[in-house]
Parts: sequence; structure tokens; C-alpha cells
Amino acid sequence: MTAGSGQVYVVTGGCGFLGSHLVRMLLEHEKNISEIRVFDLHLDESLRTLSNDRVRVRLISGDISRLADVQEALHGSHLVIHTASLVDVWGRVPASKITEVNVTGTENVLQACKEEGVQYLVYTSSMEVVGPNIHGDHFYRGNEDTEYRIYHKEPYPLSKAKAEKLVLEANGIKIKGGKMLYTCSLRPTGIYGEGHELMKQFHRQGLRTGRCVFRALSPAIEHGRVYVGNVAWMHLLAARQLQIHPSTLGGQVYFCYDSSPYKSYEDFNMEFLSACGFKIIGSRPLVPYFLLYLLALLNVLLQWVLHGFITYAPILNPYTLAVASTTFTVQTDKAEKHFGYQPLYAWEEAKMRTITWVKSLEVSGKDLKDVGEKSNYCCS
Ligand SMILES: NC(=O)c1ccc[n+]([C@@H]2O[C@H](COP(=O)([O-])OP(=O)(O)OC[C@H]3O[C@@H](n4cnc5c(N)ncnc54)[C@H](O)[C@@H]3O)[C@@H](O)[C@H]2O)c1
Ligand SMILES: CC(C)CCC[C@@H](C)[C@H]1CC[C@H]2[C@@H]3[C@H](O)C=C4C[C@@H](O)CC[C@]4(C)[C@H]3CC[C@]12C
Repeated sequence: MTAGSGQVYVVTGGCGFLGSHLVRMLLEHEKNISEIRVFDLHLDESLRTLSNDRVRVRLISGDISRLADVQEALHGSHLVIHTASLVDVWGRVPASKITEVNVTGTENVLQACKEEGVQYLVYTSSMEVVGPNIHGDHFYRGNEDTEYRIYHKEPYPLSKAKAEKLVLEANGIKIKGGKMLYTCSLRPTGIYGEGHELMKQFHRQGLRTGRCVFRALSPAIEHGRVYVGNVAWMHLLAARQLQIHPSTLGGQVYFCYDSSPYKSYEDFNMEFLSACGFKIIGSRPLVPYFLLYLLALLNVLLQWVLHGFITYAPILNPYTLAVASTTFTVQTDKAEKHFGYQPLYAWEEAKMRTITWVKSLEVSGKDLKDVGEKSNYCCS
């Protein structure tokens, strides 16, 4: 196929952690495209070099919360994968900004699909549109139909739930040219893999404590995690099958997970950090929950006091503590049944790829220098 004869895909948030993996996945595995438009507020110029003789990777700088930007990016495109979002549960940005990007931004994508005649939209939602809630209700091996007491008051999960609702309600609306818009929503659990910013933070934090991780969470609490490559793969398959079987996938939600083991958040991270000599201290939480909660409240107070001077947004706050302390794992075959989803990467390969990346954080030495460690350490 010569360049130009295939379809044009738009990936909003395409320079992000998931987005950049998705762009590479499309380049490698999607043969029906001739252009990938990477729409993002913060461009990663390295993606531009990925263009080849079959597919052009076109970087488009724009703000998802500005309709004109979105309309321009979607003009003449065939399908949108909408991953752009402010992922913040730490109070880094105001709630209004999270709503503006995650909800208004999604409204803009839908409006642009309608006005530009773009027929297919795959939305990157999140497990958080379901839970866990802050009441400690566990969601154990649940699926898309599992009853659950959904309760949101934090800006991020609220915004993702509102955006997902808009996307699903838009399925079947008439768009320019008399055609119909088909939408579906994918709900990844906690994504990990090469480029995960939070893992970088845990790595840096562990270096500061002599490669010791002090257990704060019960090992009995399981948190679903999914490898970023498999999330990208699922998006590719959903985009492909939404065009072939729109009545099956249209208006549907799908949890996104793989064969990554069900473990506590800390124990799962240790699957990678232990390869760099990190040790977890304690078989049970080293501090009682009430003390951790008091520390979380102290962080909220400090964030409030320091607001306007510096952005103080530590990992620990009452919300992240509640989420981390509540089991949330999924087990479902809906995506497999509807569009043949099977993880592209087995656990061992996902683990090896992630360990290789974590080790590269050591080799770069930047993190070590930040914490005064000798940079001649090399992982086992
Ligand atoms: N990271 C996870 O564990 C996880 C889990 C489930 C779902 N998700 C969802 O996956 C998607 C990608 O998340 P991620 O972890 O890759 O986050 P990320 O922050 O790495 O990527 C988000 C991208 O959106 C872009 N963006 C932000 N505001 C924008 C704006 N106003 N206009 C245009 N682009 C803008 C950012 O520049 C970034 O490149 C999000 O929708 C998130 O809700 C993430
Ligand atoms: C008390 C601290 C030690 C807790 C440390 C872990 C905590 C920061 C982790 C635990 C669970 C994580 C969330 C979970 O993986 C799912 C999501 C949904 C996704 O859409 C955005 C990220 C988010 C909220 C993770 C953020 C980090 C959390 C809370």
C-alpha cells in the first residue's frame, strides 16, 4: 500500500505514556493506515522520526479543551483514539482544569467527530470510573456487569466517568454526511511499563531510602495492573473491530487487563524494583493504618498551606491511601468475545521489558546523582 491510500487515525494525547506506546503499536501492527496524527499539548519530537514509507506520523500541537484545535486535527480523519487526559489524583492541578481537559475536551472530540464526519471513536477510560470507592468496598475479579457501589467525589474519577458517559451516549448519533458515529470505551486498570512516571517516582524514592521500600499497605489487598503494550494492543484491536462490527462494539465498555499477577500495589512494583537491588521491609504494614491516614491528612494540610507558593503533591493523600487499600481486580472475557482481544505480551515478557526500562533509570545515573548514590551500581 502506498502512503496516502490508507486511513488517517488521530491519537489525542499521543505523546503521553500510553499514547506513545499506542503510536508505535499502530505503526507496527496496523496495515490499513497511511497517517497517524499525534495530537498533544506537549509534543515529543522523537515520535516524528517514526514515519516510514508507508505511514506518516504527523505531530499536531493543540489543546483538547479548545474546539477549534480539535476540529482542525480531526479534519479528514477516519478514526480517533482519545487518550488525552489530565491524570491527577494528587492535587497537582485545580479540579476545574481536570474537568476542562477531561470532560470539555471529550465534548470537543465528540463535537468535532460530528462536524467533520469522523465515524469511529475509541475512548481511553479507566477502572476508576467504577472504583475503588473510598468506602473500602472491594471489587474482586469483577467484570463489566458486576454490581458495585460507585461513589465519586474526586475530580479525576468524576471527570473520567462523565467523559465516558458522554462517549457512550454519542454512539449512534448522526454526523456530517448522514453517517453514524460509533464509539466504545476501554477501562484499563493500573497501567505499568516503559515510561511510567509514577514508577520513576517510586524508584527515586527508594534510592533515597537506601533501596529499601517500607511496606505501608497490606499484602492481602490486590490491585489490578496491566502492561502498557497490552493496553495499546487492545486499543488497536478495538479500533479495527469497531469499523467491522460497529453494532457489536458500539456503545460498549471493556475492562482492559492482562495476565499480570494480582498483587498489592507495593508487591507488584517490587517485581521490577527488586531487579535493581531494592528490598521491601516488613511482611505487614510497618505503621498502623490510622497513622498513615494522619500522615495523609497532614499532606492535605501542607498542600493547602503551601498552595500559591509551591505545588506540594505527595503520593500519599487520603484518596490514594483509600484506593491503594481497597482490592480492585478484574476478570472478564467480554473484549475477547466481542473483538478477539488476547494480550499481545505475556507476563514474563511484560516484566522483562519493564525491568529493562527500570534498569535504564539506574544506568542513566540521573536518579542516583539526585540522591547521592554512586553511579557505578549496576543491577543484579
Ligand atoms: N496511567 C494509568 O495507570 C491509567 C490507567 C487507566 C487509564 N488511564 C488513562 O489513559 C490515558 C493516558 O494516560 P497516561 O497514563 O498515558 O497519562 P499521560 O499524562 O502520560 O498522557 C496524557 C497525555 O495527554 C496530554 N494532554 C493533557 N492535557 C492536554 C490538553 N489540554 N490537550 C492535549 N493534550 C493534553 C498530555 O500532554 C499527555 O501527553 C488517560 O486517558 C488516562 O485517564 C491511565
Ligand atoms: C499510600 C501510598 C503508599 C499509596 C501508593 C500507591 C498509590 C499512589 C497508587 C495505588 C493505586 C494507584 C491508582 C490505580 O492504579 C489506578 C489509577 C487509575 C488511572 O486512571 C490513573 C492512575 C490511578 C488513579 C493510580 C494512581 C496511583 C495509585 C493511587
